[in-house]
Amino acid sequence: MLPSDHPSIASGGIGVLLVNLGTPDAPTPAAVRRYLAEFLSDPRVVEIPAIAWKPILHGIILRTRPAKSAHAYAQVWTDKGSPLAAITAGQAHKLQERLGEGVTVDWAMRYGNPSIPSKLQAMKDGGCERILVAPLYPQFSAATTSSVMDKLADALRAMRWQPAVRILPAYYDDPAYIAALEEDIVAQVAALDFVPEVLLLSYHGMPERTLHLGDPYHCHCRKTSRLLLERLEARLPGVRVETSFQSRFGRAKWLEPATEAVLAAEAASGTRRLVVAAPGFSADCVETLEELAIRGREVFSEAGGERYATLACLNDRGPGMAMLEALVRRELGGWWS
Ligand SMILES: C=CC1=C(C)c2cc3[nH]c(cc4nc(cc5[nH]c(cc1n2)c(C)c5CCC(=O)O)C(CCC(=O)O)=C4C)c(C)c3C=C
Ligand SMILES: [Fe+2]
Ligand SMILES: [Fe+2]
Repeated sequence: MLPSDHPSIASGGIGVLLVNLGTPDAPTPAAVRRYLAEFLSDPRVVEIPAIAWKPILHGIILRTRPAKSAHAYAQVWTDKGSPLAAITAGQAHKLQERLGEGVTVDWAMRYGNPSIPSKLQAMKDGGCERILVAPLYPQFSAATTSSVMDKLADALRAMRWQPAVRILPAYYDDPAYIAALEEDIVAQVAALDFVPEVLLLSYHGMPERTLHLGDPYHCHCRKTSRLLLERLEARLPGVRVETSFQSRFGRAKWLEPATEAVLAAEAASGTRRLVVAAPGFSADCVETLEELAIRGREVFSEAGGERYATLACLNDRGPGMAMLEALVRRELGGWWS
């Protein structure tokens, strides 16, 4: 039977495009410079008028940061390339296996490669007339989710015969997401060789100003933490759960408390055993593997902490994939079942 004759499959192919932030092509200053130039030129990411920002970006940031960041990337690089790209590719591959024929699953990056326009065109050329774009950001923010929408709109603007498009909404409070985090965190904590006193939930930071401008990101993070805390109270009795924001960039005030400050303050006030999870990251990346796992450990132990561990993100393991499958199947409703 042709797909178009099948009662549960709409005419034309269906595509699912997973999108994450992006990453350099290599852990070298030149590749990191190219990546940062694109990333930090996005007005959704740095909300400073271009006339003021461009001289700072090109005169200072792109002269100094690439070497420093390349060093961080080099410490976490894998034989499959950047962790973020390798894990996102794994997620697409496993989602394809879970959904089976009838849906084409692929992945793209907002900055760098593979780009959103190239993958959108490839899906269209491959016969997909309906495409679900899934930004893998559980918490909505203009710097991430809206930026994916901007890039998608740019790509569609350049197409004559456009596919129909749906977007996966932010899923910060979705029961499937909270359940996946609960299961994954409990299993990873049980496998540690120590019992933590504190579980720190560290989210990527944002300039505090964006909260006052109406960005829901901060509230979404807080709600994820609250829902998770409600579940973890029974599963990890006696473990205190705290929330913080990492990866501060630039001189402006960012969301607080800062992860580094919390790690130092916890150790200074007597916490000896601490574990960090990063529920806002769908995949491990330089921010979790270098900033949390390497530098975070140094901060905690230098302030007197004794046992420290970072938990893996949901990545492409069972609980995270079951969640992605559930969210995507729900969003495809009516197109495919
Ligand atoms: C103005 C600066 C930045 C804002 C705002 C910002 C928001 C933001 N970022 C993520 C997720 C990721 N960020 C990653 C790396 C990264 N982020 C910034 C700056 C801002 N992020 C920089 C300069 C970098 C590059 C690394 C560095 O030089 O420190 C990554 C990892 C990418 C990788 O290749 O591994 C992720 C993921 C979110 C979710 C967010 C706002 C909510
Ligand atoms: Fe970032
Ligand atoms: Fe960082």
